[in-house]
Amino acid sequence: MALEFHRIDFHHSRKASLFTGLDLRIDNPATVLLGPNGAGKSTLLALAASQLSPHRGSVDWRGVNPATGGGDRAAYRRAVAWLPQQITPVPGLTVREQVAYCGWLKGMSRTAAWRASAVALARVGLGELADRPGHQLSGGQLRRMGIAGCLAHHSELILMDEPTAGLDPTQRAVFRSLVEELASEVSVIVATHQTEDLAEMYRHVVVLDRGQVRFQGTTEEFHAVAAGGGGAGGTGRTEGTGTDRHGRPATAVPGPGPGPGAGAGPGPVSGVPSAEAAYARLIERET
Ligand SMILES: Nc1ncnc2c1ncn2[C@@H]1O[C@H](COP(=O)(O)OP(=O)(O)OP(=O)(O)O)[C@@H](O)[C@H]1O
Repeated sequence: MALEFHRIDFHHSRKASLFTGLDLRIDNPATVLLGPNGAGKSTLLALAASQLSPHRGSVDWRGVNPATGGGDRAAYRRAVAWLPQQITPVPGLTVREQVAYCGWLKGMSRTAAWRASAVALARVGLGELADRPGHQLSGGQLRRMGIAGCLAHHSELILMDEPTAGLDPTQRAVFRSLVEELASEVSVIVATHQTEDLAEMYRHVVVLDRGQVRFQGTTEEFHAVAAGGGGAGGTGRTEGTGTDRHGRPATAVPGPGPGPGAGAGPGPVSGVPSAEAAYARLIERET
């Protein structure tokens, strides 16, 4: 990968600015995007999926900018797939037809899309349900069908918005192993509130709050925050966590004011630090 946001300004209509000069580079193939309600996760994914356009700044994937024109938008949309929170099956289509339709929409021939749909459905464990009407699928099956649609047209990056919301533990486990497998072939960025499976599923964490990146680093660094490392409420960048391969602080957290993590280095990861605790520290509000 890399997915890059350059100096993004964005606000929803009649709303105050959500992103102002947002710079973010995500170059890990398995990244989770965390943040409280309204932090801007879905909006960031919609910008990344080119469903929304920034008012200023640009987004690119591997150097392709969907706003450039001249075929770049189509190329971008073929490479970057988006799985929104709600997957609504097209009435009257079978599961396989829905998946083939995704491939066709992205420019594949009917024959190629039809063939690819069978492979993709087998990949997500829905081969046996291929002839069933889409509207008969459960919530977890619908999300897997959505992923099959992304795989059918050979996406390079899949953006998933709350893919495990409302799933029971069994379906969550199925989804978890699917994402683990997928991350070896395609890049995935998942926005979620579920932090319990974090370390097993993702290598990289980005925390957003009120349109700002509050943390970016590895899952280990994220857990170090729970174990006493800097982050929440810090007065400046957290020291001592090293830099990423682009030379930026791995936990770049320009904090809102003095807080419990101010000036602290990363604590030792002793026992099993809780992702919930790290998350709570990072989104702690100034009182
Ligand atoms: N279509 C829209 N029109 C107007 N405002 C919107 C729209 N979509 C989102 N917003 C606002 O933008 C802000 C960010 O919303 P967004 O859905 O991106 O956050 P989120 O982090 O995904 O939240 P959640 O975890 O609740 O899904 C919120 O203040 C929200 O009310």
